[in-house]
Amino acid sequence: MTAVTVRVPAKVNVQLAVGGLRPDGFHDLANVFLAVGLYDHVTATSADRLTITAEGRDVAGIPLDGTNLAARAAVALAERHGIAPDVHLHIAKDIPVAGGMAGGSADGAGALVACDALWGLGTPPADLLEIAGGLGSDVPFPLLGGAALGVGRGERLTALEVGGAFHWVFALADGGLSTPAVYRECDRLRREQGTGDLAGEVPAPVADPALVAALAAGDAHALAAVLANDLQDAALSLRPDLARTVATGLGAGALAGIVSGSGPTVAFLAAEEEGAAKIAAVLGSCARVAVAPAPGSTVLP
Ligand SMILES: C[C@](O)(CO)[C@H](O)COP(=O)(O)OP(=O)(O)OC[C@H]1O[C@@H](n2ccc(N)nc2=O)[C@H](O)[C@@H]1O
Ligand SMILES: Nc1ncnc2c1ncn2[C@@H]1O[C@H](COP(=O)(O)OP(=O)(O)OP(=O)(O)O)[C@@H](O)[C@H]1O
Repeated sequence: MTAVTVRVPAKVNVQLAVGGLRPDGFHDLANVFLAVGLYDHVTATSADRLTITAEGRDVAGIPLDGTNLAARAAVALAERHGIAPDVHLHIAKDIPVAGGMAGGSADGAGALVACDALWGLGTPPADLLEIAGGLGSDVPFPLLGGAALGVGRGERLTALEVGGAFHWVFALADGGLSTPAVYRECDRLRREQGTGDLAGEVPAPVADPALVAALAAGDAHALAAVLANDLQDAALSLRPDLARTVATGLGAGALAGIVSGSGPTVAFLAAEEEGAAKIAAVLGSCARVAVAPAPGSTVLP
């Protein structure tokens, strides 16, 4: 085989419960991921050294050196097998960059699967998940797709049942938000509110049983009622203009609107396909419609 292309999905966090700041600089999470049908494609081609190229929306914002998550994934997989990471990686990007939809993490997951197939390694899925967790908290989930609860930093996954299709509209924002900056702002707001921000001061995050049940039932109205993101206030504090976007989507008939992960993308849940189309029309050119659940990283024929 000389080239392998893998399709990888974006995510929205339907619940993101954030615990206190840990001594290692991370936060314990109860992170309910849902994969949505917006995709990047990662192609791995035989080469005599590691190189990387990218095309598509916002690619000026991503590094084309060894710090790219796809390149780091190729190196980590090669190290695990004691081989050289000689590969050309090409990323065709459709997932917004620095938008809170884990685009870089998806590319990391895609590169793991593409290199594993190109190099004929047959790495067990559990090992791929472990390598992915070492690359970043969001990297394991796009391997699985569907829906999953992530605990620890968000990297330890348990798959969740999804009983039907959910119709989403994503309002993409100009510019990105830095994930560490949003977590820092969350801690700052907690200190300002006097609740404390450290692990031990903040209640341990837990998955909401009503949210897990709404996913399993495929019930958009029930899911809309319990969507929750503990990073939302922090993202709105750094980007106050997002409040207007939320209001516009709700005014257009969305069942609920929520900042996606660390933002600044805002995710709207619609009752059905027609409702999503109407919300997208009102939001205008920043809107992208997508259906969930989407499958995880898939090698294309
Ligand atoms: C906001 C989310 O996208 C929700 O899924 C993720 O929690 C972010 O995951 P990610 O981008 O893969 O983040 P990582 O690369 O693991 O960590 C980047 C930085 O985000 C912060 N971070 C991340 C995950 C976590 N559980 N606690 C944190 O405080 C830390 O400052 C960390 O240094
Ligand atoms: N393959 C990649 N694609 C996009 N960004 C990458 C990639 N590799 C490294 N990065 C870096 O990661 C940063 C975050 O990009 P990304 O698109 O993953 O953000 P995000 O969707 O907000 O992430 P998350 O939702 O996981 O917090 C970018 O600013 C970029 O510098």
